[in-house]
Amino acid sequence: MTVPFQKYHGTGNDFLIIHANEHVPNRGALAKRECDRTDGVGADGVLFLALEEDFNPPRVVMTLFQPDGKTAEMCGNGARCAAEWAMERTGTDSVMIDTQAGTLRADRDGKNVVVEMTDLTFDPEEVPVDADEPVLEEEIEGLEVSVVNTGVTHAVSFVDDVDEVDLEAVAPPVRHADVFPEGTNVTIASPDGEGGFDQRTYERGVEGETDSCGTGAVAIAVVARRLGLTDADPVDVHPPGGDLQVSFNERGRPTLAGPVEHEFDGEVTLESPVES
Ligand SMILES: N[C@@H](CCC[C@H](N)C(=O)O)C(=O)O
Repeated sequence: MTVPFQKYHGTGNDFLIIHANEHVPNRGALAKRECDRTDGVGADGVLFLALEEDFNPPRVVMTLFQPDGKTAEMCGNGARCAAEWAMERTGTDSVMIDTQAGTLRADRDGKNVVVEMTDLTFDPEEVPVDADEPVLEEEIEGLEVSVVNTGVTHAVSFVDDVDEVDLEAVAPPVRHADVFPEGTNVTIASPDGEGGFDQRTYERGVEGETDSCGTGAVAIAVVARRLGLTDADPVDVHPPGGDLQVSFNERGRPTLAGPVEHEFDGEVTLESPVES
């Protein structure tokens, strides 16, 4: 038995999209298998999307399964891909996206898909991080980090040059540090000289570096503003896979803008009626 998928990427952060109406008995097992870049289709995650077309704007319920088979509450680039998928199907330029971290509005703006992100927090209890005060420029496992939740947790470190950092060596101890009860993504940034930042992110759930991370780009912008490292608006963020812009709207919420590509469509096999 097979189920159809569509493959999208947002600045290199790539996802299989499967309609939530498809009967997939074990979504985690499918994500583990098909995200594998050697034996599966290869992706940073699988988005299961339910489309509710009767609303104006249409609504999409988004659930992200990561390559480790677990869900994540939020994904900035995933939300932009989900928005493009829903806009293509409904012929609209705006959609609402329901995530575990809250409801987001997404709009098409020329070649970009722009998502208004969830409320962000430095509050240790909500991040979550085991600390009494917000963690700002503190050393965790040898890396000076500031910790924020932009839908998911990010430990953000500003360095002179992101390309000089051995991320696969530096990030895992921080990602698994005891102070993070649910783990963390690890994002490093260096100034681009024009108020923006180069970005690299080691993602929880992928357990490796991805070509782009939307919540990570937003984390860089909000931490940089809080530390007085930039007053640019938008803040241009350059992950390896493209260019993102983070702005702050009239409600004080960050927006994330960038291109989305529909790569190809295909089918994946359900290995058995009940996957283990
Ligand atoms: N790539 C995503 C973030 C996905 C979730 C993350 N790996 C986590 O487990 O917190 C993005 O674009 O934001």
